[in-house]
Amino acid sequence: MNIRILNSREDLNATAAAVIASLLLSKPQAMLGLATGSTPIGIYQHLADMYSKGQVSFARAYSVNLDEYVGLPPEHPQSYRSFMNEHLFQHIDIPISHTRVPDGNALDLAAECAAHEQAILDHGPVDLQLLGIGHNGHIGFNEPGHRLTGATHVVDLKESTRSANARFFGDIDAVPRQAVTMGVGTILKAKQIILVAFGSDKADIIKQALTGPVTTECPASLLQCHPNALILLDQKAGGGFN
Ligand SMILES: N[C@@H]1[C@@H](O)[C@H](O)[C@@H](COP(=O)(O)O)O[C@@H]1O
Repeated sequence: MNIRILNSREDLNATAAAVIASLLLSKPQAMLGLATGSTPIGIYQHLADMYSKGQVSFARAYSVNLDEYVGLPPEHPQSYRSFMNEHLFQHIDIPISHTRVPDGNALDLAAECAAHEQAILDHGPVDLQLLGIGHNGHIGFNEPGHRLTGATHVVDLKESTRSANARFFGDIDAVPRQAVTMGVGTILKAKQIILVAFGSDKADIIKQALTGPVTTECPASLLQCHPNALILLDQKAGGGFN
């Protein structure tokens, strides 16, 4: 793992966006693994800005998202499909047909999980997977537990995760109880991973994930086993290393 602690959130967003843009310059048809949550928003703004200045194009790229809530139609304002459209896709030139966010509203969720894996096989492997981290160490929606699942699957969300994400829904009762998520096996197959974390509230889990035991009880700790993982932290999230 390469751990970099940057001076500011702005530096961190610019650094992550530059890595993604440089991948697209060398491989325009790259498959990007994308994440949601508040963490990547600034990175997406940077990429949109670079696109508007003609510094990067996504015209031949593919994208696959980590996860989606079960039961939300794609047009729901809190669906991760809406999030991606709003924060990235509508500001760049990626063909929407090249983008894939799991359909959490599919009638046959097992078939949808299999289709997500197949899309990665068809256009992948994922060249670069962007990740945030949950306060309990989850990546995507792979929650801590005695066991983890390798492939894309349906997961029951922990109450702590539902309550952390209630800020987007206004009311915890509106937060779905399940999600579709890429499994840790799918995530670890990416050629490169960038995990990004901001803020002092992430400092403890970052230290645990990066320096503690590799354990299913902290899914992000499995990144210690990845051969090409870049960890980008601001000073606060990296505070546990001082
Ligand atoms: N499924 C997403 C994760 O992919 C994300 O990393 C996490 C942290 O979110 P935030 O970036 O808002 O802290 O939230 C959600 O649970």
